[in-house]
Amino acid sequence: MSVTVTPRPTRTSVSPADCPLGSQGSVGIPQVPAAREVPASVCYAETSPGSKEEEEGKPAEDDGELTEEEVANCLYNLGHSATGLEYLYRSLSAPGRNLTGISILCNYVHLQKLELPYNKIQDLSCVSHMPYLLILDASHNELSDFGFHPPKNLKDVNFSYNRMSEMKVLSAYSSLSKLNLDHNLIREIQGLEKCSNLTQLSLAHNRISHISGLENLPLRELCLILRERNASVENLERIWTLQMLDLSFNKIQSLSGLQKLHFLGTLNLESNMISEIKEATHIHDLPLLWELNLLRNPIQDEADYRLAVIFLLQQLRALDQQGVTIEEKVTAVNKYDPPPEVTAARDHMMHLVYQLRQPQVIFDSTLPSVDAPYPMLVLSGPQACGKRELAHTLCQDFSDYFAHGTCHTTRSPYFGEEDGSDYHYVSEELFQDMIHAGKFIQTIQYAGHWYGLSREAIEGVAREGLACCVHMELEGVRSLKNTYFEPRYILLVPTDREGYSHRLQSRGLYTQDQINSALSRIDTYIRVNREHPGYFDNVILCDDTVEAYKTLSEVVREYLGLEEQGGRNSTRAMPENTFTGDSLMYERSKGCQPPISHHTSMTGLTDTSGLRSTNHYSKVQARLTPQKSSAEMASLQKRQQLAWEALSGRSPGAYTQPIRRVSVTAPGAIGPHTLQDPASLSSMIPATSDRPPDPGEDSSSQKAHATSSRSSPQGTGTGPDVELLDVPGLGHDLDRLRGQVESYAPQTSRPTSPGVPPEPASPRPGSNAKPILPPIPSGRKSTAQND
Ligand SMILES: Nc1ncnc2c1ncn2[C@@H]1O[C@H](COP(=O)(O)OP(=O)(O)OP(=O)(O)O)[C@@H](O)[C@H]1O
Repeated sequence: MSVTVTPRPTRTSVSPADCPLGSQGSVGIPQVPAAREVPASVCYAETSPGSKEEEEGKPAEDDGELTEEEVANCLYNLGHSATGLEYLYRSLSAPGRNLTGISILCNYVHLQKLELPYNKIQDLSCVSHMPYLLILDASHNELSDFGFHPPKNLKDVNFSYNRMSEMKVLSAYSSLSKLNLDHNLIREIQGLEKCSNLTQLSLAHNRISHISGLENLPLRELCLILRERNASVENLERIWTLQMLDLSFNKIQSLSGLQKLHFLGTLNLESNMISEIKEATHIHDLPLLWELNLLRNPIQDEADYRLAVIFLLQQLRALDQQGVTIEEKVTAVNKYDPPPEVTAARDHMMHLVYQLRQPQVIFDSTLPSVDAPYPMLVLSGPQACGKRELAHTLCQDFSDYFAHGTCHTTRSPYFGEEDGSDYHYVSEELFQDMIHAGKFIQTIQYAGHWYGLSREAIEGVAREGLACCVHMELEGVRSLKNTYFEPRYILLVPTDREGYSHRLQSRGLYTQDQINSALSRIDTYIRVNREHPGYFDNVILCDDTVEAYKTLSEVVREYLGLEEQGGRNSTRAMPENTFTGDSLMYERSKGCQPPISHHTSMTGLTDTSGLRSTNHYSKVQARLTPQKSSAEMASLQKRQQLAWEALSGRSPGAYTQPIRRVSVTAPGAIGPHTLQDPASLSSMIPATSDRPPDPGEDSSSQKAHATSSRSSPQGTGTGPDVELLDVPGLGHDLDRLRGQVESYAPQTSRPTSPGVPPEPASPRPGSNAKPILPPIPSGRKSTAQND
């Protein structure tokens, strides 16, 4: 808070000297005429005097003594006296006149404002005669002490740029609210104890080495420059009323001591020695801090300094004299404490991009129908809640439907764990290589280790014609929800915290911190489930693993449409037409909601809206999907046309291949669930007699050709994964295709002719009873390998 001398504005109004009342009537003594004698048109009040000498730069009298004539020129602000009885000039301004003596002012007892900067005054005793004085500016003089008996109402004193070496006891200055003592020779802060109204104090550029004597003052603004090299701000903590603190040009290294200044709004720390970002944590909890200046501190050289400080001090509106934007705040948060959704989106983006490095092939998990996503089951819940055991048991008991999708991890195997079954245990280096090679669908870092679900883990299961069952933490679920997969998510959550904690402890694998963290995550899971209805398709309490499994298998049977068949391990054929869905997703698309287990509706865990099996999230997404544009419609038509041509043998277009996948699909494996409306597919296949192959077309031209330009991006994770590739040796086989359509037609709701027996069931055991099975033929395995 150093003193700046602002040039006096050019005066356009009439000076008191020019006043029709003459200088005699303008002095601050009682000869002033009554107010009624002043013509209303003369407006002197609030005008600055700006004497002629000052305007013309005329030097003051040689002896430096203020004369009456000069006083007359320096008076301004005509108005009522403080008593209200007289009409007079209330202010005097005589800056830069080389004045040394101002004793004449003893007569001007009614002055309320006295400005005498830039003179050579050493004695201000005349001020003792001005009982109404409110504002005194005696900066840039030669004062060595206050030297006057303070007027009772004196509020604002500026003694900057003088020669004061000590502060006298200012207990008599009871009204003082603003005191500027910058640029003096003061060594110690003292004498202010009784200034109970002092709100603004400036003591910059003195010889003060430490902060003291400011306790209990109602200071709102404080400017301090200390002499001490290792200046600390510790003693400021008791001045809790501070709103503006200027500590610029010190050697401050730490901000410790400012954390209790809860009213602080502006903090100027320019040109100090603050070098570490972590210092900002000391002022992190100051809710009103909106302006901070750290210019010319070593901290500016820190990487991402600005974002880091903005992150730590999100209440800031200006940093280093530059406004803080919303974008900066969001960027800072996303950088240093990204919300889980952002982390998941980043994970998904990363794998999506890296997947482009993988051969673009038709995945084994790609189903012929865009509406039938590959069926997956994801068990989620806090660590060691039993989901891994449940997943394995489920895959064993429902081995005709599910297989375990084994994740990769960089942690080493626990006793009894099996590589390839529990996890694929890999080194950190290999894991990173796999990420960069685009092998993963999602990854997370948990408890210092990496975990990842690889594309191959899913494809390996899909290749067997089974649905994939995996277990993962919430972060993995978030990431997976960004992909085109549409699994059923089952939340397994313990409610008996003691039991859960005991289970964790008895494993003997985790530190207390890890156990506490796992315990705290129970609430996270419950909160997510409560706040995002439909996020999980089912919730199962897993305090008792046996009970949990019972419920889980019931839920799964309901998914599979096996609930009417009783036995847990049933692989018996489904009654025809009782479940027309071809996958979990189909059931979902019908809006079916498996009954909510009694577990899920238990106390306070969640409301039932959060437990619906229908994937609310997917529905909302679908609703938000905009209508198809004309370009998209045209593209669709074009694709249909291509498909038609390919089917009719006219062209061996890239669309041959996806269709051909159907042609090589084992009929039984496709089942009624493969295509929701076989009739529609049938209608796509021309009768051979209707549309014979073009005579000029040889068989080689019917080979499917994959071109990258025709590859669907969906296969890389953005949508239904239809990928195009070249499969040598596979030609059109419309007859086979038609045969398949016909073979599974009786299993669907398509009306059949009375008396016509249904086609024999697939030779694959149990295949006609698996509406959930993905329509991936067992023979597909070798095809994919060839690919
Ligand atoms: N790909 C993945 N994505 C997200 N989470 C995963 C993934 N793979 C494993 N996890 C989860 O990471 C957590 C730690 O797994 P880990 O196997 O090390 O612990 P655990 O004590 O054996 O837990 P659990 O018995 O629940 O599997 C588990 O909750 C596990 O389900």
